Amino acid sequence: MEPAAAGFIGLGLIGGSIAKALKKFYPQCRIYAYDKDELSLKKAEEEGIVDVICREQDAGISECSIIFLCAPVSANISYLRSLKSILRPECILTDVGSVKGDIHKVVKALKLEEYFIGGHPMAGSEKSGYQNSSDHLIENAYFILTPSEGVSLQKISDYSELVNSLGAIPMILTWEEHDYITAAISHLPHVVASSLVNLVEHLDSSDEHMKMIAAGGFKDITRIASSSPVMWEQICLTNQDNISRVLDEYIRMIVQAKYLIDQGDSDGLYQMFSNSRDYRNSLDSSPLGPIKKAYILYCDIVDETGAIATIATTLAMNQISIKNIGIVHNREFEEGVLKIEFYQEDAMISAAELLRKRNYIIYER
Ligand SMILES: NC(=O)c1ccc[n+]([C@@H]2O[C@H](COP(=O)([O-])OP(=O)(O)OC[C@H]3O[C@@H](n4cnc5c(N)ncnc54)[C@H](O)[C@@H]3O)[C@@H](O)[C@H]2O)c1
Ligand SMILES: O=C(O)C(=O)C[C@]1(C(=O)O)C=C[C@@H](O)C=C1
Repeated sequence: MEPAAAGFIGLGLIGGSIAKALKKFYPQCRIYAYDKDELSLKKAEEEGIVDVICREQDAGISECSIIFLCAPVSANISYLRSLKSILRPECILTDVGSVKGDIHKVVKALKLEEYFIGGHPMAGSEKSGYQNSSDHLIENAYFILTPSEGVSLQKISDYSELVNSLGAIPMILTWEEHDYITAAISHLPHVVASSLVNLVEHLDSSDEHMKMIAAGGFKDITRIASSSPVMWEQICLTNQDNISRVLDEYIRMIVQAKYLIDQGDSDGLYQMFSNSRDYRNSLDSSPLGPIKKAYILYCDIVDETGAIATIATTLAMNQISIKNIGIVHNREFEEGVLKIEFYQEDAMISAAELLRKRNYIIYER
């Protein structure tokens, strides 16, 4: 599917990232967008990402062969009724919401099933807004599709192909499977991170020593506690039953961990940490289908003119070829870091050694 025109309602972190990826891979694709934040739309137009700025409920969006709803979950649902009267038969209507049940139910009630395929890129950030979007946010990420019962196979395969061509990995699930799985691997972790941060604030003394010395462990497990409260409030309220169900299981495990600690059960504690270490370590080596392995290093650099050039020259002088280099401000890193991609593993290992010798801080992921 080569979309001639794509529409966006909501052009924040995810909408902006998909629009940028579309423009990168299909420069001729005309992008129509509406967002209640006019400044973001203006910026996107100036950057050449948006071709047509739409008004709210603009019938012009019916020109598009695919329309992405990328506002918060309940706002996406509120647009379905007005879109119904303007959709062309060949249009694919999709969303990127983190919860799928509610929107599928309204799609069914409004008889929009022939158009609708739910979508959810499993990539994101604790940052929000168009200004934090990037053309590679969804690269190599699973992109879940939850087709409606009444949508044609042709539309499902066109949308899968499009997702694939943007560098993401399409995976088809029912919305019920989606909402249960994401409750465990995305929604519960956000609830845990948020309550952990609130706990430490509550336990800390007035001199705030806990806050002051909190190091890698606390920061790693709580990065996502900085995410948008509006978005997470909506996710919790629209996937209530599933989150509550996995939260029950989690509470049971926490109580079990407390019991092991109270009992001084060294075997039990060892088993708990050893099991989690093995499972966590297996995440990165799980098969990633058609994606080629990427050889990437991340390097902390001082943000000043010439810093990137110094590294590139150092590597070139040691016959190490770089495939790609650039600053990233996404997911894992609080501040921007330099991402360097190599063609081969050997080159990545030699580069890491060389840069560490020169006192650069290197992260391998
Ligand atoms: N942030 C993530 O990590 C992530 C990942 C995958 C999916 N999602 C889902 O993507 C959707 C958007 O999240 P985001 O992270 O891009 O949020 P965001 O805040 O960066 O972007 C949302 C955009 O929608 C606009 N908006 C809000 N209400 C609107 C309305 N009524 N009409 C039109 N525009 C409106 C906002 O101005 C903003 O530009 C959510 O449904 C979220 O569940 C988020
Ligand atoms: O990386 C992050 O900051 C995210 O929280 C991304 C994340 C997640 O992994 O839970 C958040 C919500 C989504 O719907 C999909 C992805």
